[in-house]
Amino acid sequence: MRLLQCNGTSGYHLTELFTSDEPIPSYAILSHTWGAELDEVTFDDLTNGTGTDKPGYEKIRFCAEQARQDGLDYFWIDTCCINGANKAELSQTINSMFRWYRNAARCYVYLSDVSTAKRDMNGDTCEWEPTFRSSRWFTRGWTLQELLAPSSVEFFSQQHKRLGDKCSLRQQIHEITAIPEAALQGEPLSQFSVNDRLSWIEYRETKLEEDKVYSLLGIFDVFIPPIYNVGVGRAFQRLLDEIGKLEKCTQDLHITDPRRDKARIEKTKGGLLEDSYYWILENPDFQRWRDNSQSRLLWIKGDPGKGKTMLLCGIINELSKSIAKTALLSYFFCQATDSRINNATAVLRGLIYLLVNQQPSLVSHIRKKHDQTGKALFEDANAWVALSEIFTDIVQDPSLKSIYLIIDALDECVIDLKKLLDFIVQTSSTASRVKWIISSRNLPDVEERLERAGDKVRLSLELNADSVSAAVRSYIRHRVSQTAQDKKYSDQTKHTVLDYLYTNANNTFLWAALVCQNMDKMSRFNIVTKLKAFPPGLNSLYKRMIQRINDSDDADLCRRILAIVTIVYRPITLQELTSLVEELNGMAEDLDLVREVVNLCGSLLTIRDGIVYFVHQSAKDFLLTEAFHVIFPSGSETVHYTVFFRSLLTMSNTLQRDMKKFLYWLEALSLCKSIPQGVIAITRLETAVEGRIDTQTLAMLTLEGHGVYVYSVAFSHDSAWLVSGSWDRTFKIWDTSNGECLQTLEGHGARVNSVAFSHDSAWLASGSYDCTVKIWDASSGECLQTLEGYSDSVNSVAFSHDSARLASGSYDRTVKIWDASSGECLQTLEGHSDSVNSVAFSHDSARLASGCNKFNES
Ligand SMILES: Nc1ncnc2c1ncn2[C@@H]1O[C@H](COP(=O)(O)OP(=O)(O)OP(=O)(O)O)[C@@H](O)[C@H]1O
Repeated sequence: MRLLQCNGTSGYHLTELFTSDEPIPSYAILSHTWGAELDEVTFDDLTNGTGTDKPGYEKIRFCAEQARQDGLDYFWIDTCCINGANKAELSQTINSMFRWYRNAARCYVYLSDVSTAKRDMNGDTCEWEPTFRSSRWFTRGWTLQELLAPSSVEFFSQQHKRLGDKCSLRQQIHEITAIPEAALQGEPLSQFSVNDRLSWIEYRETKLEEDKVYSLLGIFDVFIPPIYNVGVGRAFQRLLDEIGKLEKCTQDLHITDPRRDKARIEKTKGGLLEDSYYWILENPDFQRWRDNSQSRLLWIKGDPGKGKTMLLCGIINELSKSIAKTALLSYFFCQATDSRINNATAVLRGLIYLLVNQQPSLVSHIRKKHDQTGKALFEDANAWVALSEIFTDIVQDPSLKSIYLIIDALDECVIDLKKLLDFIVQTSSTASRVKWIISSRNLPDVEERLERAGDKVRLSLELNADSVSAAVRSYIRHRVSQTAQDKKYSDQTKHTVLDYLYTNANNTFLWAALVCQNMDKMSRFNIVTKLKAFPPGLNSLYKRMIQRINDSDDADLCRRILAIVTIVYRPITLQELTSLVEELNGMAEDLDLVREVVNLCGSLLTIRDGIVYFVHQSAKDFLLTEAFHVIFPSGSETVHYTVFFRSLLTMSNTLQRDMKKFLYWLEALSLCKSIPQGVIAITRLETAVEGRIDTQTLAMLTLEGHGVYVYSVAFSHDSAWLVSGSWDRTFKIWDTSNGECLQTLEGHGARVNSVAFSHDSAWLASGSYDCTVKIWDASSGECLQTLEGYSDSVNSVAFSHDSARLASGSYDRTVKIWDASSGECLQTLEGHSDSVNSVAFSHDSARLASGCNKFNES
């Protein structure tokens, strides 16, 4: 970027180009519509000292003067700050302009066709608004990003009179442009759908037709080098391709949306109360972290139920309001009981996901790796290494100013917590633009690891007892007022209840929350006496709950349910519970009854959407420690055995016998998290054999021999043969009656992606990653033809039903139709915007269908 710098009081000169790592001083930026080419002051004019008599010079003078008034020494104007003769600079500028407008301290819109000096016949000044509404500025392509990118946009008339800013004129601008007010207010543009954003440019014009597309690059936060003279259609296609790749990458990255987790957590915890977290904003430790650039890691620690999670929700809300527009904020909530979000890789995926969501251009750091490996990048054994590298690249991205990262409940990150802690410690000391807040219980493990972090701030909730106590009181006040109103407590009762809760909460939100929750279920009669049965202290409260269960008529059943819910790997559904608890067996059809039974366990458990959860992680911890002998009188092994035994029983009651291989397969599928694909495969198999073979006699054959991935299989039309194409560059023909391998055909230079028999089973076709298609004699295995012409991998081959033609689809986005006898390429079909993954002829061979890698395109 090159700026104009004011000299003294009147002149200005062009600075040198700023390199990407040089800090750019605060600057103003001009937005305007171009006049006739010869009227505008150019880069050459400025370097040669000419152009001062051009009409366009007025705009420079205006911008310089306005910047000076706003205390800015630098400004930027597109007519003269870009050296258009330098093609590389021009391309770089087109891809950077959105950012330059966004980072400008002020953006002045100079409306040369809006006058504030006009007078009507009586000599009164005319209203400027009608001309404002019809100004040319709202019809041009490039001014769209100039309106959307900067946070401060001010509008000026021809006479340099200030008309208002984007905020005060928002309603009018919305009516003129149909752009939603939220977008004008600075809501990240990535939150608007692709179609919505495309519609904003629809009625705008640019001088070069392709610029209608290139002026959108910043709005979609994608980078493509501008190419001209290709037509607007081709340019649009390039943009859409790029957006498609970006979307695929973010979809693969997604494991959870931390914004949704936050909303869910707040809702299930009864809603966030501002009064109960505001204290943190005044806290000196928090302020030191916020205001001191050296202090980059804040660790909030406290015992269970002290309100850490809700405090972090509050901090996120406050930071999102107060941090600079250019800063990014990302966060993650660990939850031990949810296997999606209880491990270190999930934390990095979630953090990166939110960062990319705010600034899609950061996807480039992921795409370097993702383009080669796809979704496996985030899931295979090397996922942690890949994600930590990507994360490190992102935080070093020169376009980023500051990044705030928040992770709640590190103690609930049950897989690879140490790796994660070491990573946080390392990034907090090396990445100076990143500020972390993490929270955990008072755990020695975490303490020991974090000890190594340089300038960290430790904020202990126990050491801030006064603030936490006031916050808990305000929470109690709120809850009791609500209950008192609903249950019509007298003032006297309300005060006694408040008093009891204030005195016994011991600065623990959770205790107050649990007691209030019980209070809500009690009648007003004798409430004070009932309340006093709840002892102070969280563990005493849990003890009392267990005591009540022990004293009840259903003690055995409740203890069994609690034991099972405590040891299972993930929260189970009511339905699953009916299989695991003998007494509930047969109740699967009456889940309301099961719900009633679970409710007998008091406030320790809670049911949401048919799933049984602990009311809080600390309740589970309590059962596993202090109440262990109550709910596991014969040890936890017996309960594990019961779960195992009852699961087997359920399987043997519902599944067919003699299905060993099938069970292995299911197990493998479940380990790969691919059960849905299995279900689809089974349904297909069922349809295939229906009516043809007696299912009882269906024999299962396992054909082994390739040793590595098999990419494609196909039966001959009489089902006597099966062909399989593999990564090992070969394909094999098998006898389907006994599973014997009849032939191994070699000849391709890379993996065989697709195989197909001709209808009469005389020929075999194969499409390979080596960009060729081959036709073989199916009986002798001789290669009859090698069809060339593709520039990329061949993904799919199919014969027409009369075997006269062969179709093939390729990664190079084309489909080719060949004469199967001569090997001549009859047609090359174009039109897909991404790899063609599949081709098929209709039964009468009159039509051909092709499926594409692009979502929904076929
Ligand atoms: N600011 C708040 N607004 C509303 N409710 C709150 C607030 N702070 C705490 N609570 C209540 O207190 C309960 C416990 O708080 P929270 O879950 O945040 O504690 P925690 O310290 O994160 O516990 P743990 O470490 O055991 O996970 C919440 O379920 C909620 O009911």
